[in-house]
Amino acid sequence: MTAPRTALVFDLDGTLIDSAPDLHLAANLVLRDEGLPEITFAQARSFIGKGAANLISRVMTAVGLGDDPDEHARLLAKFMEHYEGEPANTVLYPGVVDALARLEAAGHPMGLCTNKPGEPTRIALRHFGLDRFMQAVASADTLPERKPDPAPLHHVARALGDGTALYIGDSEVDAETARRAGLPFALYTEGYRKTPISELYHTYIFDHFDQLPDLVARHGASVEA
Ligand SMILES: O=C(O)COP(=O)(O)O
Ligand SMILES: [Mg+2]
Repeated sequence: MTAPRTALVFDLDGTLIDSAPDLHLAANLVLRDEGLPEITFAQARSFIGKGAANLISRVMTAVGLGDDPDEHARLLAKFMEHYEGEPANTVLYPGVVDALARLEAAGHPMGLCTNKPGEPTRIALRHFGLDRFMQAVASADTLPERKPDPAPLHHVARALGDGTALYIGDSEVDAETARRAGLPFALYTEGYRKTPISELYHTYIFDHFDQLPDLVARHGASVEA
C-alpha cells in the first residue's frame, strides 16, 4: 500500500499573495480619516504577520498613539471596513496557481493557515481562484489560538488526513509555528521576512513557486517511503 501524499499547508500573506499594498492603503485611509500622519509602505510591510489587531497596534505605536484598548478597537474596526472589500492592489506571487495545480494533480491534499481574519481570507481566496485548492482553512477567527501557537497549523494538518504535513510560509511567525508544531517548513524567501534565512527555522527554501512541485516531490520521496 502506498503512503498518503504529504499534506501541504500554506500561509497566505507574503506567501501566496502580496497583500502589502492593500494593507498599507487600508491603514493609511484610517490614519488620513483621523487626521494623523501616514505610514510608509516599508513600515506597513514590516507590520504584517501577526494579524490585523497586531498591525493596528504597530500602526498606533508608529504614529505615537499609545496603546489604549478602546482606541485600538475603534481603529481596528475602521481598518476592517476598509480592508474587507475586493483586494484591488493585491497580486498573486508568480507561478502560484500553476504550482498548486501541479501539486493537486500529484495528489497532495492542501490547506491554508493564516493570521488574516476570516472574511478577508475568504474574499482573497475566492478572488484569486485559490479556494478550489484548499480543503481546510484556519484563519485568525477559526480557533482561540493564532500563529505562532501551533494549534491552527495542527488543526489544518489533521483536517487534511493522517499522512505527514509540510508547512509553507514566508515569515518569522510561520517558521516559529512550524518549529513548535514539529513540522517541516519550506520558507518562501520573497515574502515579508525581516530576519536572515540562516537565523530562521527551516527545512527548505525556495524563491519561486516553479520550484515548489519538485521540492515537494523530493520531500515526499524522503518521508512517504
Ligand atoms: O495578516 C497578517 O498579519 C498575516 O497573515 P498571514 O498569516 O497570512 O501571513
Ligand atoms: Mg505570511
